Amino acid sequence: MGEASATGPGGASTERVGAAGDGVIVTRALTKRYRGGQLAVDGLDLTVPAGSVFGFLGPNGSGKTTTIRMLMGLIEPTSGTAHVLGRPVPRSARAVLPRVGALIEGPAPYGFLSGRDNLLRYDAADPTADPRTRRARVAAALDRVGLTAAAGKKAKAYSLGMKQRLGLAAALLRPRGLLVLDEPTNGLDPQGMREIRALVRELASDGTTVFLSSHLLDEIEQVCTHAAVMARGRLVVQGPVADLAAGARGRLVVTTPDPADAARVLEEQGVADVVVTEERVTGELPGRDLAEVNAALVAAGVRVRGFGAERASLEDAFVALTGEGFDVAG
Ligand SMILES: Nc1ncnc2c1ncn2[C@@H]1O[C@H](COP(=O)(O)OP(=O)(O)OP(=O)(O)O)[C@@H](O)[C@H]1O
Repeated sequence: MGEASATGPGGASTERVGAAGDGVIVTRALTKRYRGGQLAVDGLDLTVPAGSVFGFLGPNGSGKTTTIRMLMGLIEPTSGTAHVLGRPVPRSARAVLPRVGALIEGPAPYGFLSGRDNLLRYDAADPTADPRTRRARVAAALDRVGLTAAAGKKAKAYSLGMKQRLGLAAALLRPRGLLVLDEPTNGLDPQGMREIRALVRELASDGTTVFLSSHLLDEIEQVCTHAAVMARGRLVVQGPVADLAAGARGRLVVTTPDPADAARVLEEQGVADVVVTEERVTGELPGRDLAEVNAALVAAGVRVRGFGAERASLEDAFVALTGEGFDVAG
């Protein structure tokens, strides 16, 4: 897929629609160096397939927000290109952004207005929105995010999860080709997180492409079909989530009330990278028959309660690819 657009002589745009290929978001060598010299995004080549729920994963400070701000035309890249829904940004941001629903900063509804009145007001600020169908549009959006029953309550009485849903409802007031959600579950309690994740899955099930950033590996595994992993401004890997995790080997896991003995025996058996966490001892899967390793544990008097190979997680893939832990504290 070629570089996407060109400006003809005299500044006439010879932009080719769809030149960015099938991706809903496509970046090529996208780079942002801030004025202070910080290289926040370094040569990013991202392709977000149509219809995917795409997780944009990385520890704090890895460049996710900077990338999203470039995609939304909020800041200029230092170099490289970005296309959203087939159009170059920031150049065509005004044309493309009405088709993008975004939840970028935390939700900030007017607390003294009800959820419904917040949406009515928001819709009224859109000059292209037909006032005659406003109420129906707002009711449909409230219904979509499960806020119909609470629609008459003042937003200041909403939980953070409800405010987040209200933000999503605002993003859903008009048809969207793409939803961009920056850390949509940040600050929510486990119940709120579950609700937002279920909602994202539901939104995606009718074909809307969803691009969501997160620093939570398990969130990406639960919600996303595809993911890209960032570390220090660079893309580490991208692809279908199932393939990413499969690229890393699983680990041997032994559950036992005798972890110290188990760790010693595993090391004697040639198991590398043995890690003890309370009653769980894990290590790299050895290249030999696991039955022999298990027999050696039992022969040494280790009381084995659980023994097996655990499927590799995205976290294992990240560690294998970067040689670093996935430190969410950044
Ligand atoms: N306006 C700015 N000026 C200078 N440096 C910045 C600016 N914004 C971000 N940075 C730096 O760029 C790097 C990437 O930051 P960015 O916010 O994009 O990361 P992130 O992955 O979104 O992290 P977080 O989840 O904490 O927002 C960091 O080192 C950050 O300190």
